[in-house]
Amino acid sequence: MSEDSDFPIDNLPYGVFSTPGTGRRVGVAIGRWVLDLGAVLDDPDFRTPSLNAHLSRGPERWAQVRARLVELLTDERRRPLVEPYLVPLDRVTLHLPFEVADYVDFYASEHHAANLGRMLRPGQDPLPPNWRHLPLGYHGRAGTVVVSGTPVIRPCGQRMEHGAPGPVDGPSRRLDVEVELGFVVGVPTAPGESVPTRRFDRHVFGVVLLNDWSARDLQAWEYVPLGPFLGKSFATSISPWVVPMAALGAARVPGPPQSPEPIGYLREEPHWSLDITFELELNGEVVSRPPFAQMYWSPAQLLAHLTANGATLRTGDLYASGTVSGPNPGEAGSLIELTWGGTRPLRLRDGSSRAFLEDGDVVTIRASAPSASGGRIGFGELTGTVLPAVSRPER
Ligand SMILES: O=C(O)/C=C/C(=O)CC(=O)CC(=O)O
Ligand SMILES: [Ca+2]
Ligand SMILES: [Mg+2]
Repeated sequence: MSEDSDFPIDNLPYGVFSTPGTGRRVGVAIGRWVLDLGAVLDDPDFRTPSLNAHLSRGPERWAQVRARLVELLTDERRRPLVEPYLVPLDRVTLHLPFEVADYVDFYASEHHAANLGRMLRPGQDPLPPNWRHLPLGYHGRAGTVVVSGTPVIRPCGQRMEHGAPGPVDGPSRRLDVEVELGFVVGVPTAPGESVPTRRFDRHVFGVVLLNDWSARDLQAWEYVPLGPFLGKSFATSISPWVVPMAALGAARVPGPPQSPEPIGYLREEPHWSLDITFELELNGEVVSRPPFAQMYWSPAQLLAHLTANGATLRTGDLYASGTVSGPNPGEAGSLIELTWGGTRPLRLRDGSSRAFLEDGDVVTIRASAPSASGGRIGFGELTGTVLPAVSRPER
């Protein structure tokens, strides 16, 4: 039922869906269908319009439900029980899969950090002196995390043009994307508690594709010394399907060497990463293939750092890896890198060229990873169309 799909039986990603005239509920994707968990399982956690109830239950329950779903979907004798609750994917509307509590964005790719350093801080070391000692990050805006398909309105704000006497206000002229992986936290922590790297699996339920839309002109003018603010807070898009960590066992690979050895709470044995390859598409054309495996800081190190000061985790917390950029040409996860600050525009097949995004542009991110049975699983699609700026009323 699931050949040639992003969603074979090894995947079983969770989402929230509705059909015309029915309320939102939780489902899992299998092949070209969504299994309506609210109907097929006798469990109120799935008759809710978000995944949060299930997220909060923890790894034993997550594993039980997954095992039950595999049984329901593979045992021929269960067919009559399951078939009435398989809804064709092309007939459902997919919604934001969980209520986003807090949203944090890291900066874990050495190649991305060094590229941005070279462009934004010429004459200095590409990496700041703290970069190899702790995973840098910033708190983003949870309330503007939107699901795939939601259009993104070009942001307005201040920019400072080179040599100009002062800043101007208006629509961003350097609207960009950032290809990232987002981690979805299930189990909360108590005040003062921190999560050691080895306890990552007790807290993180799964992953989503994430696009951290970024207005580079607003960002360049506002970000010193407090970091990203309005240049990124207008929208962050995530995919509708949360791929469970349980589906990514075969994707675990050794992480890249780290030097110097990280400080105590950031050590992990083994240092691991995920063999996920992304595709960034602009108006239907693949312009980059960023590889996740070489991210310097691992998913578990990011979580250990996020909680190292004793700040609590909440169910629905979302933390992102930071832009995924590999070392080779064609592996960068942002246009600012792919076009080197807009100086080398991309030539598209339709004859047009792009330094940054234009109104009407459609950005799509996909990804795949090895699966338990030797095939591949996908993450579905994360897409968004750029709409023109909304003009600001005069004061
Ligand atoms: O190098 C900088 O000043 C800023 C880089 C970013 O755009 C920050 C960010 O969102 C982190 C990331 O995605 O890796
Ligand atoms: Ca980012
Ligand atoms: Mg953003």
